[in-house]
Amino acid sequence: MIDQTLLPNEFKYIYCDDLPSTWEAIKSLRVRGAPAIGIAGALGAVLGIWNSAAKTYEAFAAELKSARPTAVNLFWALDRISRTAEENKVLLAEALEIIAEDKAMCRAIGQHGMALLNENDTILTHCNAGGLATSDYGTALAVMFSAHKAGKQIQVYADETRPLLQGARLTTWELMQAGIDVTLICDNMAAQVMKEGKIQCVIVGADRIAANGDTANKIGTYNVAILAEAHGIPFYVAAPTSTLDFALETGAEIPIEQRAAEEVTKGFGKLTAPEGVKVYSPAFDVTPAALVTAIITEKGIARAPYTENLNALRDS
Ligand SMILES: CSC[C@H]1O[C@H](OP(=O)(O)O)[C@H](O)[C@@H]1O
Repeated sequence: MIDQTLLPNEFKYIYCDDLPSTWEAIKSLRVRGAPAIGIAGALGAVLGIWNSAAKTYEAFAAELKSARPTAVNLFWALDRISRTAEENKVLLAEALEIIAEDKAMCRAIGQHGMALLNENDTILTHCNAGGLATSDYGTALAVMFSAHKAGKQIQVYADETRPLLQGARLTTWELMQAGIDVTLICDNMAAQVMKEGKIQCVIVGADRIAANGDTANKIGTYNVAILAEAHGIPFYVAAPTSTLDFALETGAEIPIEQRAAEEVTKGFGKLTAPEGVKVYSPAFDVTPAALVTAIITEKGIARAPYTENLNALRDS
């Protein structure tokens, strides 16, 4: 897998040949993004079984599930491999099927979502929901890639997305590779660019979407959603139906990962706050469904009321 902690300065593959190295890669965001985490988890479980008959599959799954709590994809992917093991089917084939399904879902999201974009639209996005966060092609960025490939003139403003700078490091890199006009801004500039009329819509990814449409995504997404509403700008979430968690009625139940203080006080090795300062660092926030204009999935676009429309989409 690509070690995303090194981008954009270095493009390097790392080879996780056992469960512990896969766990570490997920925990340290060498691989990150809900779909990509699910894929890594599934492959990690397969590696665990290949390398050690000593443990039960459940032990492997439990260990990998402990890496990060928010992205629902990690959990359903591991449960899916678990069912495959119980049915004595080929585990690697199932993991590869998950990848193939994700590739198709990303492209379908792109096709559905591009219809929401007009010529010369400028899109603001937060964090990275690109090919790096999925099997390839992305979710929020899939909409931009598809529109660009279809010849639509679009521009993108990318929030840097503190503290780990997925926007600055990854989203700008992916969009520039694709030849898409992208402008990097600090997270605290989003209100100003909206006020200046530069933004026609917001498109973000998701890590877990509750049955009512409440959406967990990278910290700062909720800020952007409030700003979008205040400026009358549509706020779109792009996610595969595999990110929907119908077991949760609302977003209040979504577990929010807390991350280490050093990611805030010593980001990328430079101390920018006094040693020992108290830090609160939730890695995600939950945007209420009321602030979500539409949810773009591989099966189509859902609008409020989300509970019934997301259910209908899932079952379609
Ligand atoms: C296509 S899911 C991408 C999603 O994952 C990111 O979180 P992280 O970088 O911590 O894995 C962020 O919430 C993105 O929107």
